[in-house]
This record gives sequence, structure tokens and C-alpha cells, in this order.
Amino acid sequence: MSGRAPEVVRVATAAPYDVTVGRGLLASVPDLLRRTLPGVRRVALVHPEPLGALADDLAARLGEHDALTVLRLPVPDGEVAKTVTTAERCWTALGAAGFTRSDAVLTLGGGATTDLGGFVAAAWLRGVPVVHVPTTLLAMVDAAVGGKTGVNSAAGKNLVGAFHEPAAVVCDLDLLATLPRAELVAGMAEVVKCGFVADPAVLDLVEADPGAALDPAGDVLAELVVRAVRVKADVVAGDLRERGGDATGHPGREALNYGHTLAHAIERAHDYGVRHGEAVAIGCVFVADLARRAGLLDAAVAERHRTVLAAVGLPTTHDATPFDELLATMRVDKKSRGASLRLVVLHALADPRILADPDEGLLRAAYAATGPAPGEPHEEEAP
Ligand SMILES: NC(=O)c1ccc[n+]([C@@H]2O[C@H](COP(=O)([O-])OP(=O)(O)OC[C@H]3O[C@@H](n4cnc5c(N)ncnc54)[C@H](O)[C@@H]3O)[C@@H](O)[C@H]2O)c1
Ligand SMILES: O=C(O)C(=O)C[C@@H](O)[C@H](O)[C@H](O)COP(=O)(O)O
Ligand SMILES: [Zn+2]
Repeated sequence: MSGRAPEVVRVATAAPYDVTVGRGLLASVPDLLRRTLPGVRRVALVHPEPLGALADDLAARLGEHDALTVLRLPVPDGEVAKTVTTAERCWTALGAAGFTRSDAVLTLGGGATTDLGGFVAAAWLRGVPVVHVPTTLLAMVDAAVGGKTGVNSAAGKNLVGAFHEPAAVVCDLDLLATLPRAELVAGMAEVVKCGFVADPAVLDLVEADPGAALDPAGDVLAELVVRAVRVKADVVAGDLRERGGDATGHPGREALNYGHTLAHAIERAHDYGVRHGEAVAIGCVFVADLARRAGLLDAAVAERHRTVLAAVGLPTTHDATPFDELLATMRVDKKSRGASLRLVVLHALADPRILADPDEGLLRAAYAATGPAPGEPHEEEAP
């Protein structure tokens, strides 16, 4: 996409919107806002503190626009900011500024910021428009698209939130140039997830040249972003509110939660101090092994999880957090129904299904198999 025109992916829900993927797109944000939200006079720019210089740049561009004024809402960096306390600080600032329904929220940041800013917009005056400008790979391919917004709480990950679709999403791939390598790698977990649940060509691309897949200036990464956004757009258009699948057995939007039941439990057990993408990678390896043990998934496809995720530098083993602690959290996952634990598994590549109430012995065996390598301390081998 170096010299290519931006790609536009339409999310065809009841209130359709476009996700634009390309380079040098930051400059187009003021125009896009005017076209998409012609009545808006003010924008509240939510961004993490470390992205202050980038936010200055965007605010200046917006300020040049005669009809738009900018209210800056810097928030603490990363997952720790994804709390109702930070959201409340934002609402207080919106109140002080007399922010009305003819104003909009604009987020600039990673998934923690798009989730938080989206939730601030969803709840303020019962919903003001939001536009996302994601700055991490993970937020471009996943968090900024689809309208899930929310915050973490002591009870669990993302348990407080709302569905609130953006009016537009702008993915400027040039912004990835400054993203730390570990964050780029973490984002690749959601890309690979899309490969397993819906678009195996993603896996072929990553396996063919993992280095190229992780080059933020290259065309392979651009292609992967577009493919992952298409997967998300297609799934979300069919089941925005995660009501469930259809007669074919496809689980609808829950498919995008592949690997997330264990991942969210790992994140909570570590007080949200691990990268979401890294936890998702471990969760995918775990659930693939579970499906193999349950006789649902071919061993080669299960093993492919380990190899493709490792090829891009993602972790494929957990740190031996006691499984009982994780299992208790897994049971309060949003996919649970009553006492029933429900996980997304694969029956084959691009064939996601729900596995309800898996045998606990199988769960424990799959968790043990996803543990540290032999020789390292291992929960199940402890005396
Ligand atoms: N709503 C959804 O559908 C959805 C989907 C997937 C993930 N999520 C959520 O997204 C969050 C994870 O998002 P994330 O991985 O983007 O993490 P993040 O938002 O915490 O960002 C990671 C780090 O990268 C820095 N950063 C961001 N952009 C940068 C840039 N261009 N240059 C330099 N540094 C930059 C941030 O300041 C931060 O330190 C989790 O809370 C997860 O639950 C939501
Ligand atoms: O968009 C979805 O639906 C997803 O499940 C995408 C996930 O990658 C994302 O982490 C999402 O926030 C998890 O959703 P949750 O409902 O389990 O909080
Ligand atoms: Zn995720």
C-alpha cells in the first residue's frame, strides 16, 4: 500500500460506517469529520498522555478547520486507564465544557484508548458520536472496529461497557512506525486469530514471511490489516450485539472471542499487567489443544497455532498461574450462560463453533500442555 490508494472497508450494520486503511491519512481526519458528522462543532480528543505530541499535531490540524474546536482529554497510558474512574474524569471534563449532542468524541490511541473513549461517548448524554483514529496494530484490526466499548473492573475484564458504533475509523498505517516492536507483535495475535476463525490466507501470508508481516512500512502488513478488518466487519455486520450464531452452527460474533476466555482470565490474574495480544496468543494455543483433545480438531491445525504465533514472536505458553484461579474467572466470561462455561473452538480452519461445558479433565490437560517447557517450573508437576 506504499503508493496505493487507501482501502475502504464498509461495516454494513444498521448504521453503516467506513474503516479507511492507508498511509498519510492523519491529514484527512478534519475533512472526514466534516463529511461524516456535518453538524459537529466541537470534538473531545481522548488520547493517552505519551501520545501528546501526536495529539498536538491532530489538534492543530483540527484547529485549522474553521468550524471545529478541540477539547483535549489526555488519559493515563494503557490498560490501567481503562477504568470507570478515568471515564468519570472524562465525563466531568465534558460537563464542565458544556459538551452537547452536537459535539463528538475523537479517540487517538491503542485499544485501551478506543475502548475507554468509546465508552465515554456511549454513556455521555446517552450517546454522542465517536470517531476512532487507532494508533496500534491491535486497535486498527480489532478494537476500533465493531462498537464494543468498555472498561475493566475488579470483577473482570470488559465487564462494564456498551455497544456504541463509531461514525468512522481511520487506520493510518504510518502511525505504526513509532509503535514499540512488542506492541506490534501483540497486535499480530488478533490478526492471526482472524486467520484461524475466518481467513486462512492470513496464516499463509504470515508463515510465508513473518519478518515482512511485521514490517510497518511494508505491503504485507497493509494486506494483513485490510484482511483482518474485513473479517471483523463481516462478522460484526451479521451479529453486532453478539446474540449468537445461526442454523449452520457458526457462533456469530462470539467467533471473534476465540482464545479470549482464557486470555481475559490471565489478564485479570495479572491485574491487567500483561498485553492483551500476548494473552490471546496463549488462549488460542490452549483452546486449539483443548479442541484436539476433545476429538474436534485435527492435530496439525492445533500445532499450527503454536508455530504461526511463535513465528511472529508471540508467547505460546502460560506462566503456570494456578488453573483453579483462572477457571473461576473463565466462568464469569460474557459468553457463559448460567453455570455453563462456553468456549469458542475450531472444528477446522475457518470453522468456529461453541463448545459448552467441556470436560474439566480435558480443560486441565490442555492447560498443562500449554504450560512452561520441560525443565521449567510447572504448576502440574509441582510436588
Ligand atoms: N473493543 C474491542 O473490540 C477490542 C478488541 C480487541 C482488543 N480490545 C482491547 O484493546 C486493548 C489493547 O489495546 P492495545 O494492544 O492497542 O494496547 P494499548 O492501548 O494499551 O497500547 C499499547 C501501548 O502502545 C502505545 N502506543 C499506542 N500507539 C502508539 C504509537 N503509534 N506509537 C508509539 N506508542 C504507541 C500506548 O501508549 C501504549 O503504551 C485491551 O484493553 C483489549 O481488551 C478491544
Ligand atoms: O469484537 C469482538 O466481539 C471480540 O470479541 C474481539 C476481541 O478481540 C476483543 O478483545 C473484545 O473486546 C473481547 O470482547 P468481550 O466481549 O469478551 O469483552
Ligand atoms: Zn481481543
